[in-house]
Amino acid sequence: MHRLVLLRHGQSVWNREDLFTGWTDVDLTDQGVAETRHAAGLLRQSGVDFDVAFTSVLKRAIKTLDIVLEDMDRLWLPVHKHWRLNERHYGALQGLNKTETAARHGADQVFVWRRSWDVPPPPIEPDDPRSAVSDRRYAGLDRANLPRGESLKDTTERVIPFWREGIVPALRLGARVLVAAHGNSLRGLVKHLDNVPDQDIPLFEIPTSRPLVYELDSGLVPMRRYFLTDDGGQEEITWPERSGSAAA
Ligand SMILES: O=C(O)[C@@H](CO)OP(=O)(O)O
Repeated sequence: MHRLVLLRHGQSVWNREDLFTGWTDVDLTDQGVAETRHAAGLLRQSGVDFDVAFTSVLKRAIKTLDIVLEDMDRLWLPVHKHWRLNERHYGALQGLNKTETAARHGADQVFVWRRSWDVPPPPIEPDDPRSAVSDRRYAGLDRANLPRGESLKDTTERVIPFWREGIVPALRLGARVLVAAHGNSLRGLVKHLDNVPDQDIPLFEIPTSRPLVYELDSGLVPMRRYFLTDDGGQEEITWPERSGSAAA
């Protein structure tokens, strides 16, 4: 059996302030740190251990991972950071207040931007100071391919190559893997792992700092998946019956 744990970062400053965040590199709040320490305790308590970890290039996920590794006395583990695990790029919405945007554009439109499968947000202009174009951490990327605003489908499509080329090889070697990332990049992974229909995955909520444990068979097909709950229990996730399941 292969084990994989997916962990959304703890509450960020912009989660607390109800702002569209995306690729904006905001920090954790004190509550985000505390809930991440709690998650580390749950992982320790449940006997889960890791051999390698993956995260994005955004500090809310990196710090979440560091807190977990520190609390588990595993700061020495190899950690791989990759932009493909970043949050969905929220385009021109980044930095706007979600409630105010709903008041301006309508709740239905904001729901489509936030929870549709393939509708991207309005794009950010390359000369916008919020754009990733001048951010040194993306200097190695072809500027033309830098996201200017992604749908969940776009995010999923750029996460999967990293799953295949970065994470799957580690799992196949027998490593126990921790992925600390973001609500929408993790939705993309869950969709791929469990072959979740397009219309269902946007509504799958992954709470901040709530470990999501996958038990995979030798073909990396999920056998079980569950959240670790606050009382140290397991909350099974079941999807409606469908034919076929996505393997690696
Ligand atoms: O703002 C964001 O980047 C994300 C995650 O916080 O928000 P949403 O839940 O709308 O996808």
